[in-house]
Amino acid sequence: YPYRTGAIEEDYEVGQDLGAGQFAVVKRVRHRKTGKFYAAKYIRKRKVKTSRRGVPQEEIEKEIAVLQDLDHPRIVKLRESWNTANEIILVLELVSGGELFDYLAEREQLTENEAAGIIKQVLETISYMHELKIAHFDLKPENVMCLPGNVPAGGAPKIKLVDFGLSQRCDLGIEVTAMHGTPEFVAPEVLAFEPIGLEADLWSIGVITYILLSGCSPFQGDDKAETFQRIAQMDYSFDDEDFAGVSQDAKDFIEMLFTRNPLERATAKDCLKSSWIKRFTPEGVAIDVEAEMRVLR
Ligand SMILES: Cc1ccnnc1
Repeated sequence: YPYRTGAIEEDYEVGQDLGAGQFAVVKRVRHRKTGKFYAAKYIRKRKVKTSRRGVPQEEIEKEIAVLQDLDHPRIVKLRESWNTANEIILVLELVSGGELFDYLAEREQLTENEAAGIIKQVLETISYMHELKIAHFDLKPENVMCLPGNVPAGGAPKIKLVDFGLSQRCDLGIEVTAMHGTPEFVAPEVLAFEPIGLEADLWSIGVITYILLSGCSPFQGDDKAETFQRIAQMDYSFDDEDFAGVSQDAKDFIEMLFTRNPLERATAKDCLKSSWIKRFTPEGVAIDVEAEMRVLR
């Protein structure tokens, strides 16, 4: 793979941290010649097979290969990669509006129109990836970045997917790997070590939708083990308080995704045809305060 070698500082001015994961740090960098900003993802290389630190080089190269195969407006583009002594650095398109995770934190929960606007973009992106038989396998609010710029009242921010570190090609339709997604978002078939495939992404989208609408995580337990147990048992509910005012359409949409059997679970294309997604309006909904007040009385 044609890595750049030498010091990235030769070509880029290294700025502030944008985020950090288990074995990666993302920093904002500025290309000296053009003045353009990018996101540099520094991934620690695993030197020794038995070590637990860092990522094996061939796994990093899988992420690079997937990013090179993908060309979509809602997926961050890879500009180049550097190979240094301890790290591989991916120079990625910069998405500077922050994580969806933080967008949600500021708002506690979103209106249905905002949530549907975000989920619709995620579904369009995943639908494109699934046509190429590529699964993301780590969908969560931290991996959905918002573009800067004002959001039309009641509408949704434009988003891009980042972090393809766990993504896999699933040509055979099944890919049995002892995978490590993020507990809260992992599909039951992953926990049962059953063959996993593209459908696992749709389960995760169900979890994200549940969180956007209620501000609560459907399967989260006090620890990893409890979370896994609740997922395996499909132990979730739409708490009246958390889901006050949330439409039946929205709950039906989530239930379509929380289907235990991956082969019966809705696909991204099915979801895009659902009434909950179809009624999303980009310009937001003019809120009839009087009508809202009648509901709350
Ligand atoms: C964190 C991040 C990753 C990729 N692009 N922008 C920001």
